[in-house]
Amino acid sequence: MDVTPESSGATGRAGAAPHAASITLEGIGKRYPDGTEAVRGLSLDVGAGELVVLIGPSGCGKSTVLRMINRLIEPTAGRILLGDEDVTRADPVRLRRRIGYVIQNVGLFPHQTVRANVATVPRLLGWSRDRTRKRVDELLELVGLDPGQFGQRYPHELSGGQRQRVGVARALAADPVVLLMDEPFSAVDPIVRTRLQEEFLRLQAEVRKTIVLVTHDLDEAVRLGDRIAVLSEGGHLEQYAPPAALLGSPATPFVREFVGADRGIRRLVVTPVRAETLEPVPADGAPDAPTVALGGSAYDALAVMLTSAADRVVVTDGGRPVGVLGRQRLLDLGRAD
Ligand SMILES: Nc1ncnc2c1ncn2[C@@H]1O[C@H](COP(=O)(O)OP(=O)(O)OP(=O)(O)O)[C@@H](O)[C@H]1O
Repeated sequence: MDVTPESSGATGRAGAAPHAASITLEGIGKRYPDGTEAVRGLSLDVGAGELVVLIGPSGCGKSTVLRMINRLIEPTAGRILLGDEDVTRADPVRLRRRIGYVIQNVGLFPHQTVRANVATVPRLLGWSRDRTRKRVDELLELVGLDPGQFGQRYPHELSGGQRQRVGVARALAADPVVLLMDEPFSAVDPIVRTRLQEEFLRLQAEVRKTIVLVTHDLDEAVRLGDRIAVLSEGGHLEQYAPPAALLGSPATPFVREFVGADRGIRRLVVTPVRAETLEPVPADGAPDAPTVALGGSAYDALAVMLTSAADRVVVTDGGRPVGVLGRQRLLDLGRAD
């Protein structure tokens, strides 16, 4: 049976080394038989345990790039490495067992229970019933679904958000070294979406997989990405940078336009309130000013300021006031370099 060393670990064990592999794309390209060059010579490194978001206008080649990584689409140029291993010509079926894949409408098997869906890859890998059952329980709990309550349900008996969680559990089932996600949160309403994104970040902090996620939504990219790759037509890499750097210093006119005029606000979301930006607390302690915690986002500080119609906030660390942040200084944090 095909039980690779990669599939034998358990996700999220306390103290265990993260089980993830870096991805290196070396000049990959895809030319379809009709001559369409969807991707031309893209090179990109994703570190082990890093969450990278691919974003760009419709048709720029995001999904093609993603599907070349698990070889659902065969590249016509370049090389793909997982860790040090060249997988460009590896057996695609075996490769896909090492790579979790989550798509927009989750793609659960409608006539199988939640348990059976999550057990798909362990079953293919020939795991014992007992090991599979334990793993499925562990995964459902990890994504916040009680196995007793949800395990025997069918996909149509779940909400959109619950289905999405089952999709993530299924993708993580055999402890993949890489997780690919194509618009994973776009089929649910905005409120559920924000909650799923938060849950997903908590999950990622625990499992620390190498994740490549495709989205249309810049706010999602900024919220989730360790780095964001902005692509233009033909999979051309316009900029590859952490969210704050991308919003603060767009590298090209294309990126500047893509991130839009409200990038100052978006930048505040990813800028923490730091001690060095503060002014001293005045002698009277500024009793009229609302408080925010040191390390919180500048965006939250702005929201507090606006809702209490204040022009400054007192910043506290462990409840102790450590400085004052005025409105002008706060707005300067959102300004481009
Ligand atoms: N089988 C195919 N044959 C020919 N061209 C294709 C094929 N599949 C995709 N393309 C083209 O390749 C380009 C990239 O498609 P892709 O789906 O990767 O874009 P995308 O950035 O993911 O788009 P979207 O955001 O709209 O999902 C598009 O111009 C598309 O029309």
